[in-house]
Amino acid sequence: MLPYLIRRTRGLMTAAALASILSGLFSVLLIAQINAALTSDSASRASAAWAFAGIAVALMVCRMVSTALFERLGQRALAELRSFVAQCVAQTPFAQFERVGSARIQSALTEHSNNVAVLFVSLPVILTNTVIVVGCLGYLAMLSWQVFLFALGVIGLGAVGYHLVHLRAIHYLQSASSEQDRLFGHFRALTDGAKELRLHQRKSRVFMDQILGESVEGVRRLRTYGMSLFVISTSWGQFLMYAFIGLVLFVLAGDGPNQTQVMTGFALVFVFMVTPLEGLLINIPRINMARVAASRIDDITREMPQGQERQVSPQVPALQRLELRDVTHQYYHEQSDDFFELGPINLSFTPGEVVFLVGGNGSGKTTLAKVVVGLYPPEGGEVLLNGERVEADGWDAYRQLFSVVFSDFHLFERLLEAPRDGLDEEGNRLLAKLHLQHKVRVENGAFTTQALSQGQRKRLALVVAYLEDRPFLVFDEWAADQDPLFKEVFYCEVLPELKRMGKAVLVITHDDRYFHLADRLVRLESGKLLTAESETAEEPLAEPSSAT
Ligand SMILES: Nc1ncnc2c1ncn2[C@@H]1O[C@H](COP(=O)(O)OP(=O)(O)OP(=O)(O)O)[C@@H](O)[C@H]1O
Repeated sequence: MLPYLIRRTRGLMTAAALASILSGLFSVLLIAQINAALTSDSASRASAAWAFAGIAVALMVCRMVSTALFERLGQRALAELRSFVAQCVAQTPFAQFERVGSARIQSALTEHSNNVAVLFVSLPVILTNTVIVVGCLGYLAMLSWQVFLFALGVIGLGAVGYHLVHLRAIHYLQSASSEQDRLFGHFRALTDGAKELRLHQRKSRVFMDQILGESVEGVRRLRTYGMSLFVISTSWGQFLMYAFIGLVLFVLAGDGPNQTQVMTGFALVFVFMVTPLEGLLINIPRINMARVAASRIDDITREMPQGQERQVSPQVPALQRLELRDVTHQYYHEQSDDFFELGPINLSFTPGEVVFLVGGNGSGKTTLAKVVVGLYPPEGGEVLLNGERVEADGWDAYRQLFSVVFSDFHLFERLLEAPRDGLDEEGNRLLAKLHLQHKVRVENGAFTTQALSQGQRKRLALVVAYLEDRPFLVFDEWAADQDPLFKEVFYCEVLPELKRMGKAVLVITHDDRYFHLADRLVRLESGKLLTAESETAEEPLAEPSSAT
């Protein structure tokens, strides 16, 4: 992920890095200039003052440029990351999306992305300070090469300790990130379950204390361990620094010629180096935080293969006949280590035919609907569209045949169908037909409100399905939330109208009062079709299609 981001922002990154390096170099020049001024004679003071002023202005400009550019980079990286993850989510096969889970995706889009973006705010500090520390060491080498070698030894020792502690710290930070993914799931339960939590005090207490509370605490504890280890290694680095200063000043600095300038130089450089070194030690952990966050995003996006599903403008064939042959789909349940197996299913659909899919709870009706509409391409068997097998690269086009109102449907704020003339009028006509014209209107391609009852919102979803005008419609227990009057409207007016329009319709229902209205009734039990397309309705809707 990090290399990808760096590649995407290469130009800006190079400019920002250059400005940071220059600002580090000017800082070192400034300190050398100060040291020279302290020991210079009055004749050369005027030229030294001009040089000092020039360097100070250049330093200010470079700092401003590097910080501004890196800030821009940070925002750009955040935007790139969010778009990248969102693209992966949009393009991954639905079954894969379900496996990854929305909590981890939310976590990647928010916290992990933010942590990666913070890296870009830390980078100028790290780069500038690295140049200052290296430059100061170089200046020390010019003053005394023995001290320089000694400094390298101390830095090596510090680096080994620092690295060992860091490995442990990263382990904690990674565990904290995994726990945080779970925490996002609990946050979702906190908002989605707002009603249930308010109604049940004990449930609320257990959830808040034991589930959400422990997860919050887990993230806090693991992050604190990780960050404390960083603090320990930072302090170790600082201690080595002061030990080094002490040794140089009191042990290594002998009595030689030019000793005053050497000693002043050391004192000045050391004091000057402390702040950049601290900045370095404080900001390096942020790189690790960003690395951990980037690797989490990598894990999540790797589980969501991209670009395999979506075609830019798929060729959607006209629907003449759709057939499922020996189709199977399996869910694996990790906790109970067992499977739910749908199929083998043999089933066919033709335009102008209304098929009812019935069966007990958990019998696999919704799963079968998802297979029919191509959200789960079959694991076994095949789907034939107009007699031709749908191949791996054909599923995106295939899915464009369907409009579905799932029982857990989602209504987008805007009507996202291709904008067309008269969309508002058509929408408002349909709203009137579904008796919603006094509650909501379609204006500028959007519903004026969604603050409606569940049954009314489902009617909006039906309006959307009508507007999509696709050849195959699927309703997953659409009528379950409707009052008797609207059940009647749905089964006796809407479905016959769709049939007259030549749509193929699959209706998942428990409304046995209306079973006789289906052209065909298909019954599922424990994932198996009980009636292989045989249970024909006694009194079909109208113009019964020939049995398939
Ligand atoms: N995303 C999923 N991951 C794993 N198992 C699942 C998933 N969705 C459904 N199942 C399992 O598949 C089986 C069939 O579920 P499905 O939702 O298809 O039944 P259904 O007939 O539509 O039930 P209902 O009438 O209650 O809506 C159930 O046992 C369920 O546990």
